[in-house]
Amino acid sequence: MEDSNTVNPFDDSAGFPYGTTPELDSAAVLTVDRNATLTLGTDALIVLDDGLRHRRVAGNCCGLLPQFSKTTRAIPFYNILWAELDEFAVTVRYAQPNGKAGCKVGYINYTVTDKSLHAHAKLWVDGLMDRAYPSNIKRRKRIRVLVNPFGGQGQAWSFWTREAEPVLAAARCEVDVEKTGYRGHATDIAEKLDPESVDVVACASGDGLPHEVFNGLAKQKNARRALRKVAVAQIPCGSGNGMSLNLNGTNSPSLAAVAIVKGIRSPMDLIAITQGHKKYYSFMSQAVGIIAESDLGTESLRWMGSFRFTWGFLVRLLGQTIYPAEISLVADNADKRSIRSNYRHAVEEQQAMAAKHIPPFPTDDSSALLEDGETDVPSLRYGTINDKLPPTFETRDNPTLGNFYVGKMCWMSPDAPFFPTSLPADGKMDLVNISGTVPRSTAVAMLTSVEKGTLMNFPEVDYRKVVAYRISPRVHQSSHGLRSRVLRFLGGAEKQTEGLISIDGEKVPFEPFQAEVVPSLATVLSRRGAIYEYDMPKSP
Ligand SMILES: Nc1ncnc2c1ncn2[C@@H]1O[C@H](COP(=O)(O)OP(=O)(O)OP(=O)(O)O)[C@@H](O)[C@H]1O
Repeated sequence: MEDSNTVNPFDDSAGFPYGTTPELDSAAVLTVDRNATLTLGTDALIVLDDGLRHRRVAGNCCGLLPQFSKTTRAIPFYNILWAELDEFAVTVRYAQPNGKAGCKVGYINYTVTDKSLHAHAKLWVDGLMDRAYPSNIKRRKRIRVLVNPFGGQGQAWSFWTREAEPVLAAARCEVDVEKTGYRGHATDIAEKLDPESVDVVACASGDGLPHEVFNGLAKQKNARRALRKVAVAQIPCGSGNGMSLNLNGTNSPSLAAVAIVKGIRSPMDLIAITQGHKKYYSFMSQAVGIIAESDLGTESLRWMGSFRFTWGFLVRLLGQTIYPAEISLVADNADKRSIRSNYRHAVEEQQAMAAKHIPPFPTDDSSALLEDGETDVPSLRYGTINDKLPPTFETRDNPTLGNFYVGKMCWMSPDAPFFPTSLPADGKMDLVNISGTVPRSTAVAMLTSVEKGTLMNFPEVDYRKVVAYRISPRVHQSSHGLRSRVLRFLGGAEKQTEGLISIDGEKVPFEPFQAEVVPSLATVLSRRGAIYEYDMPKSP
């Protein structure tokens, strides 16, 4: 037997004690050379091999180390990328944890010595592949990879080649790679893409490229079909990797590649934005106030690295900075308790479906597409920013607004599950609205609560589900005073001449805009079905 690595992180601590053999279904067991056995367990491939023990013991220091090294290892089915039988050789390639950084491709290779077992071995390998790829997961996905060569301070290409590509290759995905050559290139590529020719567009980038790809697909002649057929995914290689945190559950390019290989096609709502005469889609967030300012308005603090956001945020928070705006909403639910309980219910439902391998929507069968026969994106239910505000909107002036933040995903950065009740396809956005005048001590407590997902529990936090809103921000009248100037200097915004609005992390004009949810318009890949990678605290 060969193994790619002598250190085995898959030692099964709960495995069979040395010298014992449990009762097993004989169809699940394959006996291979050197008396080793490969067994299809409940959740993992179990390798029982005396050779594993001997190899370890050989390195034993003068017999001082214990002699009972394990002879078993368990490789979770999720980690198995491919298995094959070539004549009598069985090879299994799998994602092998590689420290904190992610994973690398490992393999085991055994020979079936008893020639009469060939037919059994074939069935066994098929059985392993069925467990590695249950019916809700497509094998050998056809993936168009777009790499932003400037993403992640220029490291995206090397992340892709070193970490992600080997995983996709081991899983036998059909991969077609292209570097983006200019801003907007990913939109152009997605607009021209033949939806029949690929299953996934994977962006080795930050959140900028997925934003462009959704919008490119939405420009196709048969946009709804393109958005339904082609799943958009992210291999996290940028400075903001929200999409991967939410859907792949990781910031690591190699682990994200595994999540894409094993990803379940799932629907996701998009947010239609109209501003001026422009219309486009947002998939993650929109911010006016402290978040947008700390993210986009701290350019002169770039020397601080990623700490600039925290610093910029604290300066504005402690300075009780306000960002006045008029906000009109079509609210769906403003009761936090019921929002939480609806969320828990939806999660249970999705988990039950995933356990039975029921896909959130039919795999990729075009006959199941778009029952209503519509081809273009749905028309806006609430009109555009240039239309008269429909009477369904409730309007409130917010002269002391501190933070207006709307999310269509849960995690906004690795430690910030800002929108804990966000669901990919509930047809709603999660909205956080906080006054800039809350006492400083409360504001600091709020800041520390974000990490725990409990920000919404504060009575001062207006947290609701909405289906549409319009926001008209104004320049704060006292923003020219000395205090304001000092705060702007400390916060890294001394050269800033106007307010900032961030949509999916990118700056857009400081002008009124309107947003509405377009339910299940897009398709993504997720690990758990139509829920994000977040476990809500049990209470409250
Ligand atoms: N070759 C290119 N030259 C210039 N800009 C590009 C190129 N390729 C992509 N871009 C643009 O870079 C922007 C940021 O992309 P992305 O989110 O992938 O990276 P990032 O590292 O997270 O960067 P940022 O911090 O600027 O968001 C996108 O708007 C995209 O259009």
